[in-house]
Amino acid sequence: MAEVINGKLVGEEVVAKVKEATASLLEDGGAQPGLAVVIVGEDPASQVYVNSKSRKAKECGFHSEQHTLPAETSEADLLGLVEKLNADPAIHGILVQLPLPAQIDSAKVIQAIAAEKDVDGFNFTNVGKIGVGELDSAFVPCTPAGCMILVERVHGKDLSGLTAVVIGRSNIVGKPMANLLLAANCTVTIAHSRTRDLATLARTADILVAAVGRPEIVKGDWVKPGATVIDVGINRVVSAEGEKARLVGDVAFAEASENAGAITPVPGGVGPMTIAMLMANTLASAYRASGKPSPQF
Ligand SMILES: Nc1nc2c(c(=O)[nH]1)N[C@@H](CN(C=O)c1ccc(C(=O)N[C@@H](CCC(=O)O)C(=O)O)cc1)CN2
Repeated sequence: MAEVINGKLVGEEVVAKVKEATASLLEDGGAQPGLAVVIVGEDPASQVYVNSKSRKAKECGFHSEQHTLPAETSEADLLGLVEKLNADPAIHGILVQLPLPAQIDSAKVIQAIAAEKDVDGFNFTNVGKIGVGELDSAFVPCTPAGCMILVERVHGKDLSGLTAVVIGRSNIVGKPMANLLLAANCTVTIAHSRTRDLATLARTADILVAAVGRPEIVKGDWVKPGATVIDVGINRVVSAEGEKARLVGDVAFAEASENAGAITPVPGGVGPMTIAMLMANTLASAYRASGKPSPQF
């Protein structure tokens, strides 16, 4: 039976370190870290995540701003707000919650965020740095960064020679996750919707990352005995008419736990790490702005 990797607990440990480092920065005369979170529209899940981010930022001792714009906001108006936040010296981190409404080009908005304030790590500059292994000066996207901490809790920092399979090739999880595993000397394969015989490929993995957005697609017999399974999925499913929606991952947790050596639950696994790493990235930005090397987590 697999060890359950407690992302909630690990996330709290990261946040505790961020709080300490924030206090230390302020004591040394550094600037109070400032995080601006922008949400456009009323997507209920996005509202949950944005509220969590703002609340956690305040808990860390940051200056925290939440900008809530109506669903019909124009792309030009959103870009105007981003420009204003780019220029605001009290703001060290900017994130625009995804997804955005259809009338707005998400890629254009993401690239408008100043690279040095792009605490989501989605900007070309940060993506490029990760692509070439320049991790120290880049912002690593929060979810992959959190996944790596959870993997290291199981395997330690040296992942040399381990086989990793990442299911999903999104720009915010799959691709950066594969780059981070490669930088840690894993042998990495990225699987996607065109991959043939996904189950056979998955069974080769010592580290299996599911980031595909399809509820419980990864079955128990896809998991190599003793493998580490990282479930990034956040799927709301209703089993029966009128039943309250429940949250499941991309992995069939119970059956996968029969084979896995370690596995993250949903909820309580990767999700809380996403929030925690956003705090760590914002702190790092404030340290850089104060001319100090940012702490490692
Ligand atoms: N600009 C961004 N947009 C989005 C990101 C992102 O990193 N940057 N990631 C996802 C959503 N996400 C953060 O925004 C996120 C998802 C889930 C959780 C989380 O803590 N989930 C809990 C359960 C709570 C729930 O989902 O009801 C858990 O898994 O335990 C945090 C952040 C898309 N958009």
